Amino acid sequence: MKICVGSKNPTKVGAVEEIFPEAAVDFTVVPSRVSPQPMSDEETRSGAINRALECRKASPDVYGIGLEGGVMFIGDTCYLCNWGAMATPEGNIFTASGARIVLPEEISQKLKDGKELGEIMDSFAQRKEVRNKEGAIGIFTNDLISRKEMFSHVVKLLRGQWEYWNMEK
Ligand SMILES: O=P(O)(O)OP(=O)(O)OP(=O)(O)OC[C@H]1O[C@@H](n2cnc3c(O)ncnc32)[C@H](O)[C@@H]1O
Ligand SMILES: [Mg+2]
Repeated sequence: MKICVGSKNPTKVGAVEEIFPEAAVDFTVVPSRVSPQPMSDEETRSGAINRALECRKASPDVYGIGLEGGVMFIGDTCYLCNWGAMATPEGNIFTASGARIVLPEEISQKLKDGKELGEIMDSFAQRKEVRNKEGAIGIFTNDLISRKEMFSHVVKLLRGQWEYWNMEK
């Protein structure tokens, strides 16, 4: 099985390698065709699907996986959200979302001002490359859940659905 992941972010590639240990996992940077900082479930999900479809074009037998991070609002409350999509050579698309946690008002205000969560988190946590490491989810869960762990769960949900629909019934 050949998989292409639409990102070079190690939390995303690492999650796919963990959940598909038997696969040959490659990655390529592809456009998400949504804003650099998606601000809704719809937009974040679209980014994941666009990345998966773009990767799938690599060759006829390749599975494309797109993972996209964003935020979404329920009323005034801002949540971290993440979506994944898997595009198969047969033309199916599986989607799944990840765990959500509330982001503090201080962070959501900066997002509304047009900043990207990646850069906001680095200055908030006084760390570098949070997006490639523990992620906002790691910072705000006291490092109990890392960004890679959260994406692993999303990829597991994709794999599970793909397996279910491919079973002999
Ligand atoms: O190279 P790509 O694959 O684009 O990886 P990325 O880190 O930019 O991640 P996304 O595009 O999926 O996420 C959109 C934005 O939200 C940021 N982001 C999303 N989730 C995050 C998290 O848990 N921690 C830090 N930044 C996060 C991210 O850095 C971007 O600025
Ligand atoms: Mg990005």
